[in-house]
Amino acid sequence: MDPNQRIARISAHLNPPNLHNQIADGSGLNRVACRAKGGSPGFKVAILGAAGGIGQPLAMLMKMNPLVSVLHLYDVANAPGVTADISHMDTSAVVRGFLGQPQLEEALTGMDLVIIPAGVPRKPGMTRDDLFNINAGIVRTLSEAIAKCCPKAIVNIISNPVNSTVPIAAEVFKKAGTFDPKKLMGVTMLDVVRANTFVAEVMSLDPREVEVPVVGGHAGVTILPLLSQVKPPCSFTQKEIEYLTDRIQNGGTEVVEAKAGAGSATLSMAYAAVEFADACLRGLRGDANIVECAYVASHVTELPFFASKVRLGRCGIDEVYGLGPLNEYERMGLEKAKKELSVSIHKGVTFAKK
Ligand SMILES: NC(=O)C1=CN([C@@H]2O[C@H](COP(=O)(O)OP(=O)(O)OC[C@H]3O[C@@H](n4cnc5c(N)ncnc54)[C@H](O)[C@@H]3O)[C@@H](O)[C@H]2O)C=CC1
Ligand SMILES: O=C([O-])CC(=O)C(=O)O
Repeated sequence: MDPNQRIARISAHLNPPNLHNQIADGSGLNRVACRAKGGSPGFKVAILGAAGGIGQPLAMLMKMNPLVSVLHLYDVANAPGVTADISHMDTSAVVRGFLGQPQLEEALTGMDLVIIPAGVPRKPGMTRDDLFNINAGIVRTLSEAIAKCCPKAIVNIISNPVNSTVPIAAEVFKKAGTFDPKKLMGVTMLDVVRANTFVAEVMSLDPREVEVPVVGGHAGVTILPLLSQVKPPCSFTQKEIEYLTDRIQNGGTEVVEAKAGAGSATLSMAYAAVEFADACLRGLRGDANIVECAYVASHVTELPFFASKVRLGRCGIDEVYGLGPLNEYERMGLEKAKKELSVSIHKGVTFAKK
């Protein structure tokens, strides 16, 4: 390459004309076009809130996922830096950054999966519901853009309060005529990840071999671990059940307090979000028997949304599983969970209908 071309190329790299990592090389091609022409198989994934505490490690882990061919990183701040940084990883996904509302539609167009960790996190003393006033509006705006630009995408909602933000997104999609209950999922995977870890600690097991179904929702008593259904089968004392239930329900608060004002779980959340997103992508690819817990539109109880095991497939959720046999302790927990969930769902729906 002649030196002038090389200098132009380096300078384009350091001062990209836009955020899309497209570097002019004088040939009329750019890196993105070259990759696209290569026809790399895989799915297109957007992360909304990609520059945040969850968004950054989530973006890094999704860039490492071989099922992802294109990764769009959208945020209202710092998207260029995160995009430049992650785009240097030598994995196959092509990364593009999008900054602020004017670029939101471009970020979403053509996506197969949209993951939303946008919004404010808790500080000590707050409940997840205290985030409603800010995050409800953020999720509504982002959902409106999804309905317009990628109405068939699977949507994974992480932003809290999940118990209300998922009903908000559903209501926005209904208004737009695009609601498909198979495609909208609140991410409750961190509750499962924590439950597996804490049960493994108590029982001296390898956490990778433990499976705890966690149903209900994603806040306090709505988080209902079904310890009677743990795999491998475990027999717990009542004291262990109470300790584990309390620790799983308050795992988020444990992290919020430990971070002492610097936010809530980000790294374990990114890990959990990637596990869940990967399951969605494997389902889309047609893999069989992909079962995870998620907060979804549901007929499992009288509530319109509920977290339970779901089977993921080519169209999103292929099947929502019932709760299975519950013991007396779990039945009491279920009643408490439903009472609180019903209020949170109603709050979300009312907000979105306004
Ligand atoms: N579902 C779950 O299990 C969990 C949920 N969360 C929730 O995830 C959310 C994000 O948490 P963190 O990443 O720690 O917060 P953070 O404050 O570190 O990051 C949030 C990001 O969202 C961006 N953002 C704000 N408004 C936006 C908009 N309108 N469009 C796009 N991006 C926007 C911010 O610029 C920031 O980069 C919080 O609501 C938190 O409560 C956190 C942990 C677990
Ligand atoms: O506790 C929070 O605010 C964040 C969260 O949802 C979790 O860590 O489970």
